[in-house]
Amino acid sequence: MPNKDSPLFKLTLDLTNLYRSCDQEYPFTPINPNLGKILTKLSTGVSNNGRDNENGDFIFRVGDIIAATDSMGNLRGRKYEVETLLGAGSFGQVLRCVQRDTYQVFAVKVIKNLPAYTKQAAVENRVLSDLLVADPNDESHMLRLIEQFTFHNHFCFVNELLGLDLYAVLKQHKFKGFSLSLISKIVKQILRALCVCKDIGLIHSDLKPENILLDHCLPHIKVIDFGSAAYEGHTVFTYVQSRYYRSPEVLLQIPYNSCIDMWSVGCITAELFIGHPLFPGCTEHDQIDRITSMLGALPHEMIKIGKKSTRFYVNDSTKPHGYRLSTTEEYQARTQDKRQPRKYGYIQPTLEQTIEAHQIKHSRDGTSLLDRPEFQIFLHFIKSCLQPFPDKRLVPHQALLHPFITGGKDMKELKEWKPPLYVPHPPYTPHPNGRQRDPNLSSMHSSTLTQTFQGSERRGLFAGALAQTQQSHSELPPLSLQPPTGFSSVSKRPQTHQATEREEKKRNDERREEEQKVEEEPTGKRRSSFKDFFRRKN
Ligand SMILES: Nc1ncnc2c1ncn2[C@@H]1O[C@H](COP(=O)(O)OP(=O)(O)OP(=O)(O)O)[C@@H](O)[C@H]1O
Repeated sequence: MPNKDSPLFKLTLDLTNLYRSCDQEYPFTPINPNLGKILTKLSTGVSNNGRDNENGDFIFRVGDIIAATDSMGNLRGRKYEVETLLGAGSFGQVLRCVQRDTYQVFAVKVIKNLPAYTKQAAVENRVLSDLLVADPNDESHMLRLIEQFTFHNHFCFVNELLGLDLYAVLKQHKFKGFSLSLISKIVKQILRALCVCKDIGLIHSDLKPENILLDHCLPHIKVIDFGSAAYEGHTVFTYVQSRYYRSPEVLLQIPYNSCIDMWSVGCITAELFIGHPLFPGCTEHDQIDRITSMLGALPHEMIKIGKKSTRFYVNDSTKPHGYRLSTTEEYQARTQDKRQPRKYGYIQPTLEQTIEAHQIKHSRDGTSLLDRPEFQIFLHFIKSCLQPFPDKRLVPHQALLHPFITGGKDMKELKEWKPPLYVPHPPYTPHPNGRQRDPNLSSMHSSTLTQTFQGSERRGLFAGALAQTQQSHSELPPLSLQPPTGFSSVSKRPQTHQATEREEKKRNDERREEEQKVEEEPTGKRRSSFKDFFRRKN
């Protein structure tokens, strides 16, 4: 975050306020040549008195005013003038708006006017409000909520305005990836955000480069999009996380906790170096295939209790546990999912080789530096996050003390490093009306912000989660890898909110995959991403 008192900040980002502090009457109202231009993709009004399109999105034009509306539709409270569209996601639209009185700019997220989305927005609201309490001084690199209200039946969040997402930044760098020191700084901030989440028992559930936005400039970042977030023990959806960043327990459908976010951190850390996703699976089967090819088979205990294991594994008496991962052909025959996995040149059989190949490609003299301590520390960090068994993954508080994050430089330090004992906080119970919090929470939080680590041994971690797993083990029927009857492909599932979300995530994944394809084709013309399409247009 740049110094807000510096001349650079005052004369650039804060110029409007500077002028106004010199002259209160200064009429700083730049003429917008796009005034009246439609920003929403489908612009035919079909509901909500012609205000909403068929997707339930409000049809916005440049210059529209967003504000709280009363039952008569009159505007109340602070008014936000629409400047441009920043992004359109599965839950609605995000608009860059200028506040009429102060001329400050904000990102206003306007949720679709559909019951399921409004319900999920209430969860997002609770999460963002909880985060404000948990992090009153804005130290945890998480998006700040300014206010929320309802505008013509659309739930709106006024958030601080951030910059490009990390995927867009990687793209600007031609997918060459970042240096280890820059990655360390970025990941440290993500971990700080996850520490606060962990302290209040929150699972982000959709960590990916697109949901990490620049806070003015690199390396400053903030984590956004709590639209899929849930509290531990209160998880509603079994289908969470974008596929490339999806953890084994979610893939297999095992009860999950905040450890799923650390899996995503491992994937993101590797991606920031190699410039491309580490596990770019085109289907969930392909995703598991890629994970197991690189990291080894998933633990038998997990496969045994996974509700979806029978989709991906088939009986095979020649194997130690009597089953194996099905081949692509077997999976396709069972699911009618004909998407064909692709080979990506940048991915090598092992994590070490993938990192090494990228490092050699971008070195001046083509020598491998993999033996260097900094690379060994980097690899160790990624592997500590990409532990298939959730309980073995680092928790964010431990990860913050890993030599990769603390700037360790020698092998001795790495060899001697053990994750410090993490003492979990009592489980957080979300308040039924969603506005108040556990009165003990602030003290719990402040104790963790000072990082209360005791001893150096790692014992008793997630005793609760483990007990849950062990209990599920004992209740388990013997493993039967027969495909369940009536097994249906994704497209046949009912169109619930979850299904819509799933479709959207699928579309996002496919969009990235398409781009990946273009990036890999030397002569191919680059296709724009969905988000870029809107950015360019506006
Ligand atoms: N505070 C912000 N500042 C700047 N841009 C933002 C901000 N919040 C969101 N955006 C932009 O809007 C896009 C969509 O926002 P967000 O991820 O919160 O919505 P979503 O509907 O949950 O999206 P998705 O379906 O991709 O998960 C982001 O990818 C980002 O480009």
